[in-house]
Amino acid sequence: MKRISLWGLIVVPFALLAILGGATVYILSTVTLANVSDNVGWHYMREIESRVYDRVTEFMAPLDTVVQVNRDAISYHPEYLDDLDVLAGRFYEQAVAYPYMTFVSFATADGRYVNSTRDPFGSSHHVATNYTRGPNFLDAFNYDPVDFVGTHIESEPTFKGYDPRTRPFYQDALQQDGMTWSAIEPYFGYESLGVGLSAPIYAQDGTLLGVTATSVALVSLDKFLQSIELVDDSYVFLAEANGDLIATSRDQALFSEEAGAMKRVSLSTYQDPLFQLAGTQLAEGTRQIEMDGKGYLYHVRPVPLPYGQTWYVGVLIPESYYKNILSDYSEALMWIVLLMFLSIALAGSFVARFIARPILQLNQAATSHSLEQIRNLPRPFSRVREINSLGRRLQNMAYRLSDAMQNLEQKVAQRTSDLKDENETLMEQSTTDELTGLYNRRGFKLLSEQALKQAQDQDLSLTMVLCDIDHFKMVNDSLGHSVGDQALAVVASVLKEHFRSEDICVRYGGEEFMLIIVGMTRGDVMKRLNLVRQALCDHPDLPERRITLSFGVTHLDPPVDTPLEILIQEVDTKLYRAKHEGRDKIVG
Ligand SMILES: Nc1nc2c(ncn2[C@@H]2O[C@H](COP(=O)(O)OP(=O)(O)OP(=O)(O)O)[C@@H](O)[C@H]2O)c(=O)[nH]1
Repeated sequence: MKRISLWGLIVVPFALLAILGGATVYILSTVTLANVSDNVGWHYMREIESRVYDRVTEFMAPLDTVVQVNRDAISYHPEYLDDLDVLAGRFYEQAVAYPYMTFVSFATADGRYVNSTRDPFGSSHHVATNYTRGPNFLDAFNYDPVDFVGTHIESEPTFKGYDPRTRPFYQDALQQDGMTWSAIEPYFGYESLGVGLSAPIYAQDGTLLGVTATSVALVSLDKFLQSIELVDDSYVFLAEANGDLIATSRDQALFSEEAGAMKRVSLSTYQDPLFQLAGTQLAEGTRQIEMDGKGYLYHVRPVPLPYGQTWYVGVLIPESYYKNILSDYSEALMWIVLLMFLSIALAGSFVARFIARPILQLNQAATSHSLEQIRNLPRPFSRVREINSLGRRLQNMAYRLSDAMQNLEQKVAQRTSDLKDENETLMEQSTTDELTGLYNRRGFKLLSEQALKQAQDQDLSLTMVLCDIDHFKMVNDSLGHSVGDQALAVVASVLKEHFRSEDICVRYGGEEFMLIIVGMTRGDVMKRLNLVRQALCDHPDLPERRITLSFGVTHLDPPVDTPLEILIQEVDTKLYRAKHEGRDKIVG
């Protein structure tokens, strides 16, 4: 199984998490922001456009209703024409309910005229003008709901020879023979455009009774568009299909007088080139347009009115508006991502600090194989309980192991020392003859080679002496074996006494002794051997029988290239000669 390092286990997931998190946020944000940037502008325009759309629809709806109601009422009740004051009261009620409906009127087929007029700018006085006195005669009266017709308005001009049937609303309605929109025009001397809807009225038998018309000043639509709070450099307008403006968010005149004739302001003739550009693309939909290097989002929505009339709402917003929103989002997002990375890094460093670092320290101490290092680990190891406990246990183990090792070392040292002593004893025992305390044959083997080598290396003389107790069998036989043993011990001690401590004295066989002497003259050796012979003669521990020795001596100075076997053979031969020549002799 593949092993994973702790560092890898911590760093890799956190690094992956950071990369994954960052990438996810980045991708999501890019996609989201791209959508946001597209949608923010679009939604903003839609909201503005919807408000205008609703307002226009709501504003225009009563015209159709009022015209229809009046048409149907008069059609079913032609007797109303007998007393136009009744209609004046009816029109007044209709106009009161709808402040912007400034004219509700009716012209009879025989040229009489009645209307209810209201100041479209909301002046407190409203005027009901009735031209009920007869055809071709206009007369104005203040309307009084109680008396229907109030006092005569002296300030209003009276027009003789006025025939309402010559007016466009009358003529157009008859020509169309149905609901007819008037052209949008300056409104009866007011600083406003106005529009009207008229319809011919027939009695149930098909007789033409007259034409009813209802018109409205469009100033309130213009004011409504100007009242909308738009972001900088944004515009909204209401226009006819031909580009003639009905209302705009700009406080500017929508018509002018040129050479005595009223002239409408159109998108194509507007002083702002942006409006001119918008006028060239007055079709339903959303598009991006550019003016003087500045981008705009441009949205157009048709507002369908009854009887084939269509107006258009146009909204223009600068790209900088939603790009700014986008940059705000981006900045917020950047902070979120940064915060996320910081959080991950913080979490990683906490894990590393509280988990990884102490574990790595413990691991390092453990792998160092140094109990000292484990013992010296700082306490507490970690704030994490389990890791701290692990560290304490490891340290306690190190202490115990340390003690155990110390004991073990002491025991091993003691045991080694004992073994050495035992070894030395064994060696001594194995190389020493028990009876005499001299070296035995094994000791001889070990030491003789060393002595020969020493002499050869140091260019010293080497003397080998082999001696044998004469007629020793007889000693044993006559005096007993224990006396024989005693004699052997005496000979050994005498030999030792007369030679130096570094000289090698060996019990070579039953009653045979060997001496190896390095660095001593032949004369000195002989002298000492003779003293040995003398000492044995006079020895107090051997009273009952005189002990003599026969000697074979070889002296080499130095013993160059002479093998030990040859030397042994030589002294053996010489000893043999000493025995045959009568014993108690030195043959050298
Ligand atoms: N008491 C005793 N006697 C031993 C010991 N080792 C060998 N002997 C005896 O030494 C004697 C040696 O006898 P031999 O080899 O015949 O030689 P010898 O009697 O000394 O005669 P020569 O050497 O020819 O002078 C034997 O009787 C052995 O039993 C020992 O450790 N103690």
